[in-house]
Amino acid sequence: MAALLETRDLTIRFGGHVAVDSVSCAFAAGTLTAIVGPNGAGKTTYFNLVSGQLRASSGSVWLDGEDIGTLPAPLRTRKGLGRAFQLTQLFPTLSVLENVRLAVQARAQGRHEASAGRVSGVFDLARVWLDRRTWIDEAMGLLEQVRLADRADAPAASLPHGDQRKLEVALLIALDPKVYLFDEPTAGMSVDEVPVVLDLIRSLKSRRDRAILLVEHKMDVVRELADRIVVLHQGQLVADGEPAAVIASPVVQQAYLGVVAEEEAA
Ligand SMILES: Nc1ncnc2c1ncn2[C@@H]1O[C@H](COP(=O)(O)OP(=O)(O)OP(=O)(O)O)[C@@H](O)[C@H]1O
Repeated sequence: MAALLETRDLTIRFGGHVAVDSVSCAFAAGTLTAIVGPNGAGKTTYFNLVSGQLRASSGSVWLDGEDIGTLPAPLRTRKGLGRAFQLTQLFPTLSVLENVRLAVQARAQGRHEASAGRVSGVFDLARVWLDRRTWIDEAMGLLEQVRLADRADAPAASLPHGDQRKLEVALLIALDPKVYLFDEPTAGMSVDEVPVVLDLIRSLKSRRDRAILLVEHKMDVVRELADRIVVLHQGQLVADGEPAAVIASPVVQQAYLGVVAEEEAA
C-alpha cells in the first residue's frame, strides 16, 4: 500500500547533538503506529519535524506523495497533517464549544473554498446560518464523544488538565486530518479519563483512509492499539515491525524496556 506519510533520512542537529538521525519510515493509511523509545530518544522531536514546528537539518517529509518538508506548520496542517493543539493555540477565553465549532468551521470552509463557485445575496446568508447550525451540532457531537458536553459553555482556559487534553483530541478530530499525530494523548489524565481517549483513538482506526502515529510510554496502551511499533533510540530508528516481535526483540529489551524497568523500579 502507498504511504500516506513518509520521512526520508530525516535529521536534526542541535549543535553537536543529533536528536533525530536519518530516520526513514513510511506510514500507510489504515494503520496505527506507536513510536516508542526511552526519554530523550527523539520521539517528540521527530513529531516536531513532521508537523513543521522544527525545520530539519536534512532529509524530507512526504504527505500523500508531496514533499512538504519545507512548508511552515500551518500549511502542513491545511494539507492534512493533524497535530494535537496545545491550549496556547486555542482561544482560551472562548467557550469549549466555540473552540471546537471554529475547528469544524475551518475544515468545512477549507473544503468549501476548494469546491464552491459564487452564490449570491439572500441565499448566501441562509447558507451561512444553516452552516453555522451544522457546525455547532457537529461540535456538540464531538464534545459528547470526549465527554465534555457538560463543559460546553465553560471558557477553554478554565478546564482542568485532563479535560484540556480531551478538548485537544476533540479539536484534532474536528479538523479531520489525513494523518493524526498523538503525542502521549493520555499523559496527566486520571484513570477514568484514559479509556475515553483510547476509545476515540480506537474508533479513528476504523477509518481506513487515515494514518495514526502515537508516541506513548505506556506499553499496555501500545500493545492494545498499535498495528506496528517503531523504536527510536538516541535519535535512530532501531526496530520496526509487528508489536509482539518488536517487544520481544533483544535490541528493544535492552534499549527501551530495560530502561523502563529500571525507571519503574526506582
Ligand atoms: N530545541 C532543542 N534544542 C536543543 N536540544 C533539543 C531541543 N529539542 C530536543 N532536544 C534534545 O533532543 C533530544 C530528543 O528529545 P525529545 O524530546 O525528542 O525526546 P523524547 O523521545 O520525546 O523524550 P521523552 O520521552 O522524554 O518526551 C533530547 O536530548 C533533547 O534534549
